[in-house]
Amino acid sequence: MSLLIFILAGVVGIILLQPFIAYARDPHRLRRFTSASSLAALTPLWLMYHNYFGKRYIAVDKAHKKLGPIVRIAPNHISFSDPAAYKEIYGHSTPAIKDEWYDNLAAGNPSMATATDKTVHSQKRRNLSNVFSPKEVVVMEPRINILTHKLLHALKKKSQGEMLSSADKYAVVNGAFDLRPWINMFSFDAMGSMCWSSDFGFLEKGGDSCFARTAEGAVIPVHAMETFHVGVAFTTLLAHLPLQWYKLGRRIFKKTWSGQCAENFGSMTRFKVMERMSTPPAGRDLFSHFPIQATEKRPVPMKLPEIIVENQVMLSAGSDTTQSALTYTMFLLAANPEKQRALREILESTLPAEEVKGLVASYNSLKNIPYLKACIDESMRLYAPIGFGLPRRTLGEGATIAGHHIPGGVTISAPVYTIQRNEKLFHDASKYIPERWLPEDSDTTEEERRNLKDYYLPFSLGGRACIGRNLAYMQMSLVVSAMVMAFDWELAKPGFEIVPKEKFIFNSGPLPVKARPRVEIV
Ligand code: HEM
Repeated sequence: MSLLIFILAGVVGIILLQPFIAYARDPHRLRRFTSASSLAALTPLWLMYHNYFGKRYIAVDKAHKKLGPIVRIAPNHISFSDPAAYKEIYGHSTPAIKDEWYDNLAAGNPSMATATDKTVHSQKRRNLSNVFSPKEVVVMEPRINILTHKLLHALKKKSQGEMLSSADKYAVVNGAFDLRPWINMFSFDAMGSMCWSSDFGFLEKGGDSCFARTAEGAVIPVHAMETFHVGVAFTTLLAHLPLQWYKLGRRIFKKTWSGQCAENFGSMTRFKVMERMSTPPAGRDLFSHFPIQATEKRPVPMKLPEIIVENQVMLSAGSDTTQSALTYTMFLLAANPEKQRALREILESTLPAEEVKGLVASYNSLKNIPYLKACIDESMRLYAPIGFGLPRRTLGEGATIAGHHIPGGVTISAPVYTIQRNEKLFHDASKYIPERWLPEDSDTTEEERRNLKDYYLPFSLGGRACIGRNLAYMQMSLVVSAMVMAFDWELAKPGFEIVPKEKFIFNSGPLPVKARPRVEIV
């Protein structure tokens, strides 16, 4: 017995000592960099703790402000807040690849977004390039137009204190309601419609219940928003652990609510993909470009697990980012009535009269209105939908970042939240000033204009930059302009501050607002 206790104590001792041994050995010479805390130098728990509470962005930001532009935020992870380092880490000529964190997220079935191997990624990007071609923005616009009308209709009901159906659980209290779930339901419906010609019907019923098909073929009811947000928070948190621990964690927590949500989001996509494959629509949608049939040029068609994971990425990368950008933009416009009025006046005086009357204008007209883009870009500068330092891994000989040689096998990143709020790059960097984006603005220097070009990075840079940005701008332009022309927006409580809750995406807490219809909305 005492021998068993002795052995067990030895094993526990070795596990506990291991971080200290690794720290002392310091194979990558990372002790030369200041640590965000002593815990950060020893275990990934410092980062995971802040990730768990949705506050990683602010913890890393504070660490840089206190300790300088290079900070060790995990035993093998160095964060760089020097703006020039961003290009070195993510630009086209970067020697780094996506970190093992993405391998964990991929769980053995990589997508275009999670593939770490450069050859696998290029192959995937080539296979799916037609899905994201500029032509598709034009083809998809009518679907977004219809859904924007549905969003306006739902918001009209909420502004009048009404419920959409028995599925609508979003109460209106003293004339105020939470705008966030409505934008989120729009973004799910938008991706459903564009990807598979079948939206989820969320905006019509005012609720997010839908179906998921498990890997075993069972069809189960789920709530899309909760499934996605809880599932993503769970996987992105666990993915900080080394691969074996990650796998163990997934197994241990499989039956918990978070583990189930992580599984169910994949199952939601499986349901939609199977439905789309069994009943192809008459018209073209994004799925039409998936290489699911053998052709002369591509004799081996894409297999079902890959089809599902690529569609899952489109649903997650495409809906939650847009949702986040739209929520913060509407928050900032409601909090800054003078900017809201200026945008409305510009829209109504610039757009053709019939487009103003119709409320949902054409992207062709909207993309020529710089102030609209300025309002959206300034919101994404302050609240980038993906604001944390996306982890990359140095290879072989390593890389020189911000003048420091980083050996191969080290995780490096640069936090967009911190860079985009850098006072040295942008005047009044924490303030919402869409005017800084306009060429005629006299408060913006030539240097700041260059910085806006070089260090505005919500879509990242290089070979792994966002492939869906054109689709995103089309959606955001239609929705923001329609909401501003249709309603006067006001925060439910003056001075209310939105509370960011970062998961993978820079989500937020509730956004209680009051909306006064300005015109007849049908
Ligand atoms: C405001 C909206 C959006 C923002 C801010 C945004 C931002 C980003 C960022 C920062 C990345 C790089 C992620 C990384 O390195 O891990 C990315 C990648 C990606 N995004 Fe977006 N995105 C948006 C909308 C969309 C939409 C609408 C779609 C699809 C319809 C989409 C599809 C993708 C895909 C497939 C990738 C992976 C690209 C690759 O690795 O080659 N995104 N996005």
